[in-house]
Amino acid sequence: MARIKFASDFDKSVLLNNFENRGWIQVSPEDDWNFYWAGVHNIRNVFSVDSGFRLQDDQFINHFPNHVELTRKDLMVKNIKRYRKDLEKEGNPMAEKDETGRFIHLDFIPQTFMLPADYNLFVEEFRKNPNTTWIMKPCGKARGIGIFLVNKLSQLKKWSRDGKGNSFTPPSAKETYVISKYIDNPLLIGGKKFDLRLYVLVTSFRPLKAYMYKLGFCRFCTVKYNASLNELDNMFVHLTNVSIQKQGDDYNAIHGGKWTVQNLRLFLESTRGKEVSDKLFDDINWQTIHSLKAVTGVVSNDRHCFECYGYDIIIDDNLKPWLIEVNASPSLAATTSSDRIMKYRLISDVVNIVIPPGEAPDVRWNKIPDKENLGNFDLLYDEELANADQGAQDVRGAKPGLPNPAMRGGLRDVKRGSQATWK
Ligand SMILES: Nc1ncnc2c1ncn2[C@@H]1O[C@H](COP(=O)(O)OP(=O)(O)OP(=O)(O)O)[C@@H](O)[C@H]1O
Repeated sequence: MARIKFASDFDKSVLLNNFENRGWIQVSPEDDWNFYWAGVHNIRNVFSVDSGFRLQDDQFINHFPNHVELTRKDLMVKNIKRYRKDLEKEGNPMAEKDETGRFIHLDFIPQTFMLPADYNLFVEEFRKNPNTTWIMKPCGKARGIGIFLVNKLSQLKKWSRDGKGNSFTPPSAKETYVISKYIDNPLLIGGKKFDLRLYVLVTSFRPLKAYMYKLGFCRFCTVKYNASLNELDNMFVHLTNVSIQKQGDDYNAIHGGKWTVQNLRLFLESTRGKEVSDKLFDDINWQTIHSLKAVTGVVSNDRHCFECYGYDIIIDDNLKPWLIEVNASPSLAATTSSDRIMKYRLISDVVNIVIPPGEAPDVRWNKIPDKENLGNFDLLYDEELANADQGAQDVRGAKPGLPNPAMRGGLRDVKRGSQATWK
């Protein structure tokens, strides 16, 4: 077999060492590569009609062409809102609402408006609950840049005047913001706020096939949480981004303010019980699947692509998880040595799933490895298996599309089905 040629837009050791240790040789992105770990900015060039580039059967790349449908803050919200509406229209029980008009099962993103487009709708909502705090986030930025909290309309008006002229028009993509209800009752550990970073590998959107990584982690704020209005501007209290927390005096470079997901699980099992902890992680799996289903119709399902997303989740003090954001290019920088080991294994496990074991990349490979090649990934969702399972339920007389049987409960049914095929 000819040696595999890889290209990378990143000079990160967790990537380069991984590929070199496999005996692959590095080439430039302009050359004839088999495997390209591209930055999101380059993906457009690879797939643009003008580039005249046609990917071959032995070429793989780490982004879907229009991943932004999931990974840009405003588009993710738009797609999830549309998905819920579509389910509601078709009378799907998953779209059931409570007496206040809230989705019972699909209420997993904080209420969000686009600015400037939805400004009037936002004002209407704000006036209904004037004591609520909201978080403003620029759509085209990351690492906490440009984020601020507001609890008065005057702050928004000031922001609009200072930065954007004297009205909410005309928007350019770069100046678009989302404003989301601030989760002001986060679950605290040791008095500190944290969020979860989970990795989700998608190898196909149609049919949907996704894997959840077991080695996610929690990112803690360095200072204790304080919901008082005096602290509204203190980003060390409110934003869990490592890039922000690193700048604080209390940042600990040894553990990097991080806990593994297993630690969180153990903590919850001992403080709240196993059932509660299992339910939380089942809920996270469930909302992850629905966030992906919300974009299956809009993402171009190119066979040469896979994508390893970074999911950011906040858990509130009722142990309800909220999906905050999906990152297309989760950081591969290592802040601690255990971080480096984990990220190295992550990349290795991704490669083992997307490339047939011991062979060259091949788009005809169905990306269903043996169980031993899943590494630290668990199958999260396989649409074909779920449909087969749903069929079985229909035969048993269950209502099609009922909220949870095949999915809530940690996909136990779906997994059972898939394990059968791993044998
Ligand atoms: N609705 C919310 N309620 C509470 N906290 C929030 C909310 N939205 C965001 N945050 C906090 O702000 C941080 C930054 O938000 P977000 O991840 O959306 O922005 P970002 O700048 O794109 O960050 P990233 O670098 O992860 O892409 C989150 O990690 C979280 O701690």
